[in-house]
Amino acid sequence: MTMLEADGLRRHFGGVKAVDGVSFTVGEREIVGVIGPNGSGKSTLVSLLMGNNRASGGSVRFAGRDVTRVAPHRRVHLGMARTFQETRLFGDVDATSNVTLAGTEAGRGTDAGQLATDCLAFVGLDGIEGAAVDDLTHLQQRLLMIAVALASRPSLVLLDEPAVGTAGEELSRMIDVIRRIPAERDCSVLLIDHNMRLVMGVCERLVVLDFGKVIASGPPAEVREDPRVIEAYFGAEAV
Ligand SMILES: Nc1ncnc2c1ncn2[C@@H]1O[C@H](COP(=O)(O)OP(=O)(O)OP(=O)(O)O)[C@@H](O)[C@H]1O
Repeated sequence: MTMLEADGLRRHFGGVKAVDGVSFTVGEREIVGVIGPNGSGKSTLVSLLMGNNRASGGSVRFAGRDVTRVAPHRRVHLGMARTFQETRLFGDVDATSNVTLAGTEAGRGTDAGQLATDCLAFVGLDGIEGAAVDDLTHLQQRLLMIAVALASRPSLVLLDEPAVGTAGEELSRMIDVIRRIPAERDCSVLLIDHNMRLVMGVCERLVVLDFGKVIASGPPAEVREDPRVIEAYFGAEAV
């Protein structure tokens, strides 16, 4: 089954065509990456897919249903979730409360406590359940945001630059967690990131944006060799 389908999606800000006729799909339990240079429209695309921003045209289908005009919280109830580029957590309460709140808000209240324990263990944060968020390391906060997104038991999660600010061993931990999401959480992943090690390490397919348009898509090894992608990233002289 196709979990997510963007069809001719557009968002214009005055004369700026931030997202300009973007179409792609994400299959069941698939990990698809969206990459592109700064300002190519990645964050705007995530906002359109999740309903945080209104499309100027085109449509979004989730699990066969047209959700283009559906409010973000309703999309969460239907099984979509997202993380944000910047850290968005309740800093003055503990890690467990952050995850429990997300589960409760999504209508998973009956077993939100158990679900929180389970989600924290999934991202490798068991043992820090009672720690205040402000006392966590940067990596722990990034992993906690994924646990929060998974607390609504989504069947599709949009990860907006989840590994920002991580490298080396920390990045390896993040890669391991994202790779395990489809099989262990029965959930598809749309991963938006600049980090080539991350997207090459986890994605089955890539969609490349430039100036709001899809300029290439396919398996990572193919996309990496595509002259249009090399030009978009490194300039015409690099091709
Ligand atoms: N609210 C807005 N009003 C006007 N222009 C906007 C708005 N949001 C985004 N843009 C413009 O749309 C284009 C795409 O921006 P967007 O943030 O989606 O790109 P991005 O690929 O996520 O960039 P980055 O990698 O730097 O996060 C840019 O030219 C940006 O300046």
